[in-house]
Amino acid sequence: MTINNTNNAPSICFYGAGSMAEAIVRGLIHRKVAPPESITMLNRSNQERLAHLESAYGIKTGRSDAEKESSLISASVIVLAMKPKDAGEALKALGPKLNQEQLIVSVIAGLSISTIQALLGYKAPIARTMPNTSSSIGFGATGISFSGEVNETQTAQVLKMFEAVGTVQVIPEEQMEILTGVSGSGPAYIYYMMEAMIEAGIEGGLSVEQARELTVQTVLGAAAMMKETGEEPAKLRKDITSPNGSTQAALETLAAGSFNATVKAAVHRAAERSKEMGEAVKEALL
Ligand SMILES: NC(=O)C1=CN([C@@H]2O[C@H](COP(=O)(O)OP(=O)(O)OC[C@H]3O[C@@H](n4cnc5c(N)ncnc54)[C@H](O)[C@@H]3O)[C@@H](O)[C@H]2O)C=CC1
Ligand SMILES: O=C(O)[C@@H]1CCC=N1
Repeated sequence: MTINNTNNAPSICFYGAGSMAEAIVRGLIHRKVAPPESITMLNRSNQERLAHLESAYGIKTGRSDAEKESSLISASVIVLAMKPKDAGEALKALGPKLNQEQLIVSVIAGLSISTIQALLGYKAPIARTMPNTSSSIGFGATGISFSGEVNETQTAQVLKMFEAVGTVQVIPEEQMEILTGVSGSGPAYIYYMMEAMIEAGIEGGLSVEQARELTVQTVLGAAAMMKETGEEPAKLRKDITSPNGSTQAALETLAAGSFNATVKAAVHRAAERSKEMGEAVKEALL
């Protein structure tokens, strides 16, 4: 189902055309949630990248400063998708050009609703979100917090946008950092582990293709098992672990390397770093 029909679909302007913006746009278009002609993507200067996005997705791009400005002013939804370090200057310049009805959807790690509003210079309706790159294939996991200014129609639009590209959790804003540590950055930890599993498989004599295929299917199967059985991961782990068997030996090796504590520390550090990035924008520009 589209957010609206093609004739009155809200125009969505992605301010920042990097990997996260592309992941969401790809998901929105593949899932037919928003027609390509309702989407505009802007970046700072990389015209080649914009040409690629136009031809890959049929979306519009704003190339000149005048086009960028008119895309931002006319959009009913503006998705802030630049890096935190670039957000301060961009939002300060943007604020005076917008009107109070335009919905701001931020995917920027660490940047709080109050900082975004302070930078824009007015109490804009803000949906602060934290998606992940799996949104591009409809398997995203997104946290969303709404500011008090967001109306019911806008809330429904944002939920529809992100539910179309994966699962959504609406959370209080103070939980956004830990959610970033779990699911925003999370795919990277899984890929890191998969890289190690593939390398070990190759070291042991498997071909690159075999090691890759076996690793991918193992991770996919483990995630699907958890989802479909509803079992706790500890129970599923124990089902695999024969007394004194190979799995036990492997898990002991992981425990000796403080696997559990290291993963938890990584999640908490990501959360802390997210907060630090938001604070840095606030301190530098407010
Ligand atoms: N990559 C990921 O897995 C996730 C990223 N995020 C958030 O998404 C945001 C973007 O991250 P990525 O897509 O990875 O970064 P990226 O570096 O791939 O893309 C950033 C884009 O912003 C553009 N940009 C920067 N300043 C600009 C300006 N003044 N005007 C117009 N465009 C400007 C750049 O040209 C680039 O297209 C970050 O704030 C990050 O915290 C959130 C969740 C997951
Ligand atoms: O690394 C980052 O800062 C962003 C936020 C979550 C995933 N990538």
